[in-house]
Amino acid sequence: MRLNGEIQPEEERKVIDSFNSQTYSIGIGFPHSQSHDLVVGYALTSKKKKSFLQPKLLCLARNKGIFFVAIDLNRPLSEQGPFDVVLHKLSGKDWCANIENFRQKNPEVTVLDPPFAIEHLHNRQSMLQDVADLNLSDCHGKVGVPRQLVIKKDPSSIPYEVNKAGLKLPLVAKPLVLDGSAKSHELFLAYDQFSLAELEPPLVLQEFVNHGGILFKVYIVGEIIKVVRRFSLPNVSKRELEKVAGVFRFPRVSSSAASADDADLEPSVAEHPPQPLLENLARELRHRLGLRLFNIDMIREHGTRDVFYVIDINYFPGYGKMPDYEHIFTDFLLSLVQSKHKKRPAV
Ligand SMILES: Nc1ncnc2c1ncn2[C@@H]1O[C@H](COP(=O)(O)OP(=O)(O)OP(=O)(O)O)[C@@H](O)[C@H]1O
Ligand SMILES: O=P(O)(O)O[C@H]1[C@H](OP(=O)(O)O)[C@@H](OP(=O)(O)O)[C@@H](O)[C@@H](O)[C@@H]1OP(=O)(O)O
Ligand SMILES: [Mg+2]
Ligand SMILES: [Mg+2]
Repeated sequence: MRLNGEIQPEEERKVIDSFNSQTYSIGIGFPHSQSHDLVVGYALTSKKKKSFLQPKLLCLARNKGIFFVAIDLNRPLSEQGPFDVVLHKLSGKDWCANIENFRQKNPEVTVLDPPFAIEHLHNRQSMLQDVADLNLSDCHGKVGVPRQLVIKKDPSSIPYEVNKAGLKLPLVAKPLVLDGSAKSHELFLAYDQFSLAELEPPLVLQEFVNHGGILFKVYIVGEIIKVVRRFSLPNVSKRELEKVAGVFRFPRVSSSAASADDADLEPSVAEHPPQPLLENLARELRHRLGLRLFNIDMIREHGTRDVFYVIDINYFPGYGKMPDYEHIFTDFLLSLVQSKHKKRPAV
């Protein structure tokens, strides 16, 4: 049943879309004229628009006075807006230079996030460096990164390099550079080091850590942390390692993995990482990476209670899959402006 005057989510999307196109075609009715409104310009891929700008987010945002406006990539950024916040996830050097230039010329606009900080996550070696430097170990547990080796060129040198570095099998091979393509998410599990010579560098070879087939996705939105469980690759037993040889290809393990939040799991595997540990880790990474929107893939070493590894960090991940994301995200956007007002000197 539909209540009188109730806006249906699909209609809301149309309203916002038509609002967006009007803003650009005739340039009137820009919500910024109402001082309490918040205008968020966005530059996102169509895949991201679909998963992030869901009707439930748009509806709630509108009720809170937040308007999402599409950035027109064919027009100079300086001619668009005014924006309070810019959200972006697009690849390419031109876009990076463009948004960095805009950021420097418009310090009053909150650009989420600085392109050079995002760039740091586009390489699987630099991505985990801050976690490795942290060496986080407190009374709530220990967080590290799996031992890894970067192979830049010659694949025939892999068996020698793996031996020299003393890496233990099995190894996960991941493309070194992330460019948003499906290929950069392709992953290989190698049971012997000789088969790795078949792969195409540049690669990161990472020790596979048995973790009971469950992964924790730790979503960060500013100060907020939300953890979900996902199914992951199963443990590899010593017996299996002795019997099996070769490399096995997994096209896209992480994003295709089902949620394990409601699965009936062994408590020692299912238990979330301790909250104080996550808070420490998130706080440190927010500062060191200079990012506010990212997620961390974390696994617990099987057979331990409190030994964790960070295996991946993603910028502006699939928040649409985070429970309650519409409330968390809109509150976050509002908090950005509130903190800006607080910082403004009194006149
Ligand atoms: N060192 C490891 N030990 C055990 N399992 C691993 C390891 N590295 C990766 N995995 C498994 O492979 C999956 C994909 O790896 P990873 O998260 O690094 O790739 P990705 O393509 O960046 O994923 P995403 O879609 O999250 O960006 C992980 O979610 C996990 O299930
Ligand atoms: O596809 P989804 O919306 O789920 O988001 C995924 C996101 O894809 P998109 O930004 O192109 O949308 C990926 O980004 P790229 O590395 O490919 O740039 C990466 O961040 C994944 O980890 C996200 O999945 P999650 O980790 O949250 O499950
Ligand atoms: Mg991942
Ligand atoms: Mg990733």
